Amino acid sequence: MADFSSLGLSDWLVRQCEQLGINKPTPVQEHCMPAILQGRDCLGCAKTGSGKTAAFVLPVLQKLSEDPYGIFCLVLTPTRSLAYQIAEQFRVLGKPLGLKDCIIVGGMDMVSQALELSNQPHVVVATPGRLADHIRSSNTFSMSKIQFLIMDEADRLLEQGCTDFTKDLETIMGILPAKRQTLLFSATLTDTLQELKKIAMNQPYFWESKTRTVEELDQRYILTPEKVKDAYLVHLIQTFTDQHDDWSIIIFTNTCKNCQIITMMLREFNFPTISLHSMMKQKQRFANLAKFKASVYKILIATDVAARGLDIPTVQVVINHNTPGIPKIYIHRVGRTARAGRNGVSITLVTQYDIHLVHSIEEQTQTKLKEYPVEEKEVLKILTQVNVTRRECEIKLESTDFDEKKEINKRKQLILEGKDPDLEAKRKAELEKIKGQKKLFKQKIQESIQRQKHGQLKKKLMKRKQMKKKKAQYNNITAAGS
Ligand SMILES: Nc1ncnc2c1ncn2[C@@H]1O[C@H](COP(=O)(O)OP(=O)(O)OP(=O)(O)O)[C@@H](O)[C@H]1O
Repeated sequence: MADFSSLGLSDWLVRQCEQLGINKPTPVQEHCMPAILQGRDCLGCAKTGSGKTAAFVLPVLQKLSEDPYGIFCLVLTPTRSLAYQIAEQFRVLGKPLGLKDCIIVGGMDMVSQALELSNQPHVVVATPGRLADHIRSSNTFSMSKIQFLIMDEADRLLEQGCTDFTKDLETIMGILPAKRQTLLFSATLTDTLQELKKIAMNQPYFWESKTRTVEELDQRYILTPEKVKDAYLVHLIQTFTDQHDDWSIIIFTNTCKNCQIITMMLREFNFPTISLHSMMKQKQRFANLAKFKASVYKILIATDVAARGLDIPTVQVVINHNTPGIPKIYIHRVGRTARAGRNGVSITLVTQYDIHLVHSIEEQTQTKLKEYPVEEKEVLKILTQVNVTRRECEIKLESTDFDEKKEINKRKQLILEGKDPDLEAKRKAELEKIKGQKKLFKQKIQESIQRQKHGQLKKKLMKRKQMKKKKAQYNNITAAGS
């Protein structure tokens, strides 16, 4: 197996890695780093927790040390917490260089960010929305000479999901030089490969790991009716916390509201629980994440804002409270455990309506999920108590302004996207009306087709009856004649 020196990494960087316990390159590092050092574009698709960050940070630092200037490298990433995590890796590995980095994410003060940008940091780590805002509103910095553009979780950046980065990416690409190295990384690149190749055009080196999830991850499921889900959840957490002192658990939920309710419910059962979702203020999100990382709280309830990239070594268990509808999301969620060669377990709560989702997850990951054994009797014992507690939490949450806040957040988001919230609401209502009318129209057509079919069938049957009658009469006549 290669070592970092034989991949072309300078001694100072090899020493820096050793100090952090990074002694041998992982496969993605072994394959991608030489190509990057040779000046090629690179697309790296490797399993979660396999060291993709260092695979791009190390060669960038090496090149930067040969010709240091600012702004040398731009890293784009879909979430704010990931931006902080990546910047930290640059800072720690690049310490001997006196590296100047700058984090540009939403929810933080724009003026101080603008000042930092104008100070020509070596590396800028940003979420697209906020960086595009800076580009549109100021001319105090230039990215026309960057050497490296890196897109971490590149497939997410190109996806048109709930946060669509397309316009912001166009703005950013508009100020970047054509002559640059472009490095794209994710655990799930293949769906967007063609689009990505349009961004990384400089003879891109493509490397993909054979499997999607790591061997060290024990992937399990529990088949449960929707109403028993929470009882299973409480039972699982009780068992894990009884058995292990030093374990942390991440529970993924489908909505911010559900995330909040489950957090409240688990607290009622005295579990040290904290939440992370997009309706929380940025400072609160960072504070909660820091408390979870420091093991002040052992259980993190999160929406998919935490599904990608977060690197928290103590996480031993990931529980999917809902079965993700998209296998890609499953891969990133369960990848929060079993990182860097450690073991971990993921448990997905599956209702009878989600079985087809499990099949597509199994197809994508080429892994068969195994059933997680649970003492059903124990779960049924706590079922009523858990469901009553949940209902109480729901009522408590309804008495707060959670839904109102959600509405306000939605309006804020629309304003930030340059849209008029009232006009959007009107447009949405009109669309709904049209959809309703279309549905009704379709229904009516179908009814009329049914009626027609019914009528035709009736006619056919009548005709057949008449023919039968005539035939019988004819038979009678011919029988009488003979
Ligand atoms: N060569 C190495 N040897 C040991 N540990 C490593 C090595 N390279 C990186 N690591 C560590 O592995 C952990 C996971 O790395 P990283 O966060 O870069 O994973 P990733 O592949 O980007 O995962 P994800 O797809 O979830 O974002 C980090 O804590 C990192 O310090």
